[in-house]
Amino acid sequence: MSDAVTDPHAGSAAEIAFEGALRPSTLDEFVGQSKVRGQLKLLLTAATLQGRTPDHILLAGPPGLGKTTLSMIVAEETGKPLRMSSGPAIQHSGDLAAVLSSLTPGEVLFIDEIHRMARSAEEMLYLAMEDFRIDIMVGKGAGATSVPLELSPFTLVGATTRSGLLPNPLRDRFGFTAHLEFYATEELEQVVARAAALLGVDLASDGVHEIASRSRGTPRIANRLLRRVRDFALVHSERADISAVRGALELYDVDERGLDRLDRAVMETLLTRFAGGPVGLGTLSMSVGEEPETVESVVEPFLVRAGLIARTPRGRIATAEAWRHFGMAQPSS
Ligand SMILES: Nc1ncnc2c1ncn2[C@@H]1O[C@H](COP(=O)(O)OP(=O)(O)OP(=O)(O)O)[C@@H](O)[C@H]1O
Repeated sequence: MSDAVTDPHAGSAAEIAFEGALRPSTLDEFVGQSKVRGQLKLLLTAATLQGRTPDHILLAGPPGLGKTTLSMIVAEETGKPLRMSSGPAIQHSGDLAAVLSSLTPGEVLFIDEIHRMARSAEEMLYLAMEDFRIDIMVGKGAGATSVPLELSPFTLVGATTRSGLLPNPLRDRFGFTAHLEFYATEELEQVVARAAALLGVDLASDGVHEIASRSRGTPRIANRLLRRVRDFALVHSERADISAVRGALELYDVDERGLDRLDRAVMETLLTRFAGGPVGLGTLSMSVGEEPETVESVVEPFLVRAGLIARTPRGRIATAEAWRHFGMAQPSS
């Protein structure tokens, strides 16, 4: 659900609606992230047994790994309504006060991109998370007074692609932080097979594997690629077999390791313009015409995980594997 600044894979309204249709609605249906699933299950079950609202939950990790989906599952599993908001939509403490004061008992409040919330709202949130109370300022200047307002108990689910940007006092107020990891190919195979069944796409296991292995470890991308394959098969009146899968992936510029256009632009710039680095994030981002935040939170985590770049104190460097993957000779240092 991030905006386009941080996720170039976020897609159109139609794609977002399509995504909604494929969201698992229970923890048991949620594929992979077994550790996080187990931790969440314990937290939610313990809260239910004690008849209280579950602790606040922070979900950290790159876009498209299931943070929004998990927030919906928390609401579903606790049987409470879900209120959705986002950091960029909370630019003043008043924006947050309006949301908090209208929550019903036990409601789950999801704040996506929570690191982008205004500082004044962050401070209001500390008290709200801890004591279910906020202080509202009434009046201006010397005559201003603060009036306490009791809130209904709620569970905050915060999502962030940049947990390092969260101030410590905010991070400390979450009872549980889940770090979502990129998915293994076998897990993405389950995501693709499930989505294909839901969409009525007849996809054999080699096609499932091909899509899964080229999806940047990300369910959102796996589902998107499946949709492109379905389109490709439809337009070419073919079955959604391995040749349709390869045809669609080639058309959409996804290479055999799942690198897309922006990943390749970053890698090729690092290899050719900067001789493999080290180069700073700002310079690299500017050279490919992208926001540093997008490169840092969307592109880089995958390239690091794929073993193509490494972060060093002096900047980003290309690995030997990167030179090999792009078929270039590594300059001798
Ligand atoms: N573990 C999973 N099992 C099955 N499908 C998943 C899983 N995780 C994510 N998906 C699917 O991937 C898509 C993207 O997930 P979601 O919107 O929850 O990601 P996100 O981490 O919130 O992304 P963002 O940070 O951009 O908001 C959804 O269609 C969802 O159904």
